[in-house]
Amino acid sequence: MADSLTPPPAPVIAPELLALRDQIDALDRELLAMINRRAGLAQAVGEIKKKEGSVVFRPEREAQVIDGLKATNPGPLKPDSIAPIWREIMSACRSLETPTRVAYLGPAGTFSEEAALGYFGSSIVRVPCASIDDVFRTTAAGAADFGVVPVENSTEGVVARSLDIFLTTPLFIIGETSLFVRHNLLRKHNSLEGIEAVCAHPQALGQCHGWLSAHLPHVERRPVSSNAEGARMAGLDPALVAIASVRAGNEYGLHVVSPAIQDDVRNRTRFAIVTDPLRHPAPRASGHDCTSLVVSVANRPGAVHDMLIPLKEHGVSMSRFESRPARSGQWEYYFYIDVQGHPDDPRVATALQALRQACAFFKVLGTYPLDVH
Ligand SMILES: O=C(O)C(=O)C[C@]1(C(=O)O)C=C[C@@H](O)C=C1
Repeated sequence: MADSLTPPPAPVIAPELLALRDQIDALDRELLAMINRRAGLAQAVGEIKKKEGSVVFRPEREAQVIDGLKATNPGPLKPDSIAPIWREIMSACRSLETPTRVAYLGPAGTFSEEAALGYFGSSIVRVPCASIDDVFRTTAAGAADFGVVPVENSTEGVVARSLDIFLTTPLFIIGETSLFVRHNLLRKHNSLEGIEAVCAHPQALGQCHGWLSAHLPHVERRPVSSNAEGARMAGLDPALVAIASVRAGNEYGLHVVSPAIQDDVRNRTRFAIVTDPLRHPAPRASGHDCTSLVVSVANRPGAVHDMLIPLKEHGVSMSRFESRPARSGQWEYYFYIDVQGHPDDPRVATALQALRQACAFFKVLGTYPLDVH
């Protein structure tokens, strides 16, 4: 006889469902065989690249593969499902050619780590770093092949430290990716009582300013080097709470006390993928590309307007224009500009040449395929 300790018997599985599962199993075996054939082809490509001495990771090729599949997807698979599936397949194939070492702001569980995994797939060697400066240093020193750095958030604006380092770094941008950033209040136990401090990266404290002011108005906001570091600290001290991802909460054994506390539900962060141009050439044109620059002009009326005329004249569109003080005390600025297109396109090359002539300082930060979702 059933008692409260005996679980109810599992429902009988309908024969139609079993038949469908058999078909899924057979297809999965076919898919596995096909993915293995694909992996064999990637290995053969890898052998040719080794002989030629050329690099394995080709962001423009990966973007074209995904774009091509999305354009011909007959459904019912949703178009948004294509990119994550094929990124993982290409990540696994790439890892058979060579390991991809990726530096990002750690520790485990940061949004930078999530961006790195989203862009390169999970078959990578993770190189977590203590700061954004360290990501640039580690990549420049060759201890990582690529670095992933945040550049801009839809609520808080630019990530000033990354933009400042771009001025002087020898590294080059070869890709971009962006992430919906959902912040959660995390704690060792599930309560809002007796909290001493909220530990998070200054950007996250800013992105949750409204929620913190409404719910924890008298609690100290303690800036730390990353949200995952805040989660690590909250894991050690029950009086501390963190603002971080659910992944970071799982990593450090924390409860989600309040989910989705960011002020803007569409809160997004954009990341740049950087590498050493001496070890990795710039991507070729993919058909949907972006070129990032930083420039400055003489401090005279109309100089900024004049500088942008070549873009208009050559029909090159600008998708981003950001200014940062030059710290000269003279009200001078650096302008971070993204233009659509690749310098292989003569219109873009001519416009950039004219722009260079109009500027006191001109640096190409990189040219790369636009993010494919
Ligand atoms: O086509 C190549 O060059 C490959 O190395 C193959 C492949 C792939 O799996 O499709 C893998 C790595 C590159 O980044 C691009 C594509």
